[in-house]
Amino acid sequence: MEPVLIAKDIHKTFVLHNQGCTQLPVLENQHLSLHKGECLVLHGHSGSGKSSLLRALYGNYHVNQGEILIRQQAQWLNLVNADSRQIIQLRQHTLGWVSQFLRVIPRLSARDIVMQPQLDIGISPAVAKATAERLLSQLNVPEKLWSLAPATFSGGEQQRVNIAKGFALDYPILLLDEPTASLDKTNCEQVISLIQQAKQRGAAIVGIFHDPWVREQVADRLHPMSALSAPH
Ligand SMILES: Nc1ncnc2c1ncn2[C@@H]1O[C@H](COP(=O)(O)OP(=O)(O)OP(=O)(O)O)[C@@H](O)[C@H]1O
Repeated sequence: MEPVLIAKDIHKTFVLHNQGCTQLPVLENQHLSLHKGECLVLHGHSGSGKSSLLRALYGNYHVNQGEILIRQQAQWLNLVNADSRQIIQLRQHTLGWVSQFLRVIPRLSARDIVMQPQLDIGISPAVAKATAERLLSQLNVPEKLWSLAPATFSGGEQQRVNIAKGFALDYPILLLDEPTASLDKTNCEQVISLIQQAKQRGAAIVGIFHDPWVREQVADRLHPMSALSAPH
C-alpha cells in the first residue's frame, strides 16, 4: 500500500516563556509512515506526547526539526514549511480532524456545523444536508436537537456532533484525538463502524484511543511513545 503521510525525525520542545523559559522536550526522533486504508494508533502513557504529535501532524504545532510530508493527489507537501494558504487548502480537502471537544459557535445549529466543511468545498446544500442528517442520525443525536446550537448539549452529544462533522467529508487522511472519550458503548460502536467504513474506502487514520477495547477494534498498528526526560 502506498504511503500518504510520512513524518521524519520530528523533534518538538515547548518553551514556557512565562516560567523562566523552561524548556520541555516532548518529541524526539519521531518517525512514522501511514498508508492508505490503515489506522495507526499513537500509544503510550499519559504525558508521552501523543496529542502533541497529532497536533504537529495537523500543523497546529510548529516542530523544531523534521519533515511532515503529506500527499495531496500526486504531489507531496511538507507541512513544516507550508504557508497558511496551503494549510487551509490541505485541511479543506485532504486532512480531517476530530478533536476531543466541539468548538461551539454561537447560533450555529448542529446540522449547520456538520454541513459547513462540505459547503466550504462547494458541495450543494441539499447533499450536505442529507449527509449531515444521515451522520447525526447514525450517531444517535436526537432529531429535535439538529436545528439547535450545541452550546447546551451534553458532553457526549457535543462530541457526536463533532464526530459527524469530522466524517462528513471523505478525507484521504483523518486525525482522531480521542473521539470516543465521552461516549457510551453504543455510540463507541457507531464511531468504530465509521472508522471501519473510512478505512474500507481507503482513508488513512492516525488516532489516540485510551479505551483498550476501542483500540483493539480499530488499530492496524500501534506507534509506541514514551515520555522524555525532565525539563531543563
Ligand atoms: N501547549 C503546551 N505547552 C507546554 N507544554 C505542553 C503543551 N502541550 C503539552 N505539553 C506538555 O507536553 C507533554 C506531553 O503532553 P501531551 O498532551 O502531548 O501528552 P499525551 O500523551 O497526549 O497525554 P494524555 O494521554 O494525558 O493526553 C506533557 O508533559 C505536557 O505538559
